[in-house]
Amino acid sequence: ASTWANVPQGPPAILGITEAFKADSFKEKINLGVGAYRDDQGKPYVLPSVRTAEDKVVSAHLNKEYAGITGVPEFTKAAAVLAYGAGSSALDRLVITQSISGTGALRIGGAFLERFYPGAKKIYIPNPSWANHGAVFKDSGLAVEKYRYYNKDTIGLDFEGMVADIKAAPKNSIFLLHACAHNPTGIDPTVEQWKEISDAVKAGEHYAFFDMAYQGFASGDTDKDAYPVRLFVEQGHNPCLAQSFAKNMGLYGERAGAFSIVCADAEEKKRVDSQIKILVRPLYSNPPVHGARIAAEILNDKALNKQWLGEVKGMADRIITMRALLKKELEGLGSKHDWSHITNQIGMFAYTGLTPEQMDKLATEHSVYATKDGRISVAGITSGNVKRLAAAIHAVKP
Ligand SMILES: Cc1ncc(COP(=O)(O)O)c(CN[C@](O)(C(=O)O)[C@@H](O)C(=O)O)c1O
Repeated sequence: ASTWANVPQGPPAILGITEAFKADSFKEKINLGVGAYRDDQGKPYVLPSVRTAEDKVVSAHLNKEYAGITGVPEFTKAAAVLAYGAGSSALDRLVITQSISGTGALRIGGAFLERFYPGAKKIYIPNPSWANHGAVFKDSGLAVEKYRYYNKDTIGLDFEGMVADIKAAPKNSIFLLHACAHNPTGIDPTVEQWKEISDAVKAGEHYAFFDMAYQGFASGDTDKDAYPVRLFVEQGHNPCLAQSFAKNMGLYGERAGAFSIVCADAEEKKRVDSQIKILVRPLYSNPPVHGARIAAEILNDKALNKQWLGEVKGMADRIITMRALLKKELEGLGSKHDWSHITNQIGMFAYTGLTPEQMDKLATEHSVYATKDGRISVAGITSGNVKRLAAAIHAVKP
């Protein structure tokens, strides 16, 4: 028999939506599947600050030598300040390594926890969570369990359920927390709720693993979006963090990210840093430099940083405007449903509350494509397609 005769056929990945979208010849078709920003013409957006930074990097004629195992230091140092804040007590006891974007950061974190976490090699992720979280942690060798997060009746946060599950978990459990712009629901805890979540995590002596894939992209303010991470550090947790620059810098394909661990002190940092290097070296040895150099330019140059923050806010604002427009159009069509969750939610995604059957109808009868869980990427909505989208949603959910 052939070598791979035993390899089974796997299910199509999320990108199945994009295939169906591409196969549709209807010229007004709408793709609300993949989580990538689009401008009001529905086109991918390369931030002008990224273009400028890239021109500076290219004209510097740098060499193409290997980066160190933990990547471009100008990038990781600045990424740490962006996440934890310039005055954070975490900065001088922080281990940070560049990663293959956010996914790579989550994977390094999963692998490190599997190798060294003193408690159960199990991670609790929200229900629902990013479609890839389960696989990243399972492939890291961790058991994956869920904590309550979404209340489908209110299309809101199941805060009571979440806190109850945190309190009920065995001591020293690992909890994955979305720092902002929860994927897929777009529902984030309030500041007050984050304080109670921190208390519950502390009461259980649990370990917090933050995934921050949308810093700045959620509210338009990078400090505001990092609030939960900074609160946890202030409250005495020593969390770890996966950062992605895919969305907030539009560096999707450049794969710029970082993984960091807040340690107890400088001595612990030395030991942990040495083991992070030992873990990363056989994984991919060292990371790609181009995206990190662009991000470093933006984060370290005052003027570019200011321009970038304006552009991130611009993306966040367009998303917020499209949310309001979609809700207004639905109400204008006489929809009797309460669509306030569309404007209450934040970040790239809106959790519509539509059923898989209704999502199927959106695709087959209205050429509107999105994942079956009812998640739509608000970035795919434009002032040109919002009316048709509202009509399609109203048709499948009168
Ligand atoms: C919560 C979360 N964490 C991490 C990542 C990884 O991001 P990257 O490795 O590119 O830095 C994503 C991206 N998720 C998507 O936007 C999405 O849900 O559509 C999409 O890019 C994806 O890969 O699925 C995410 O939504």
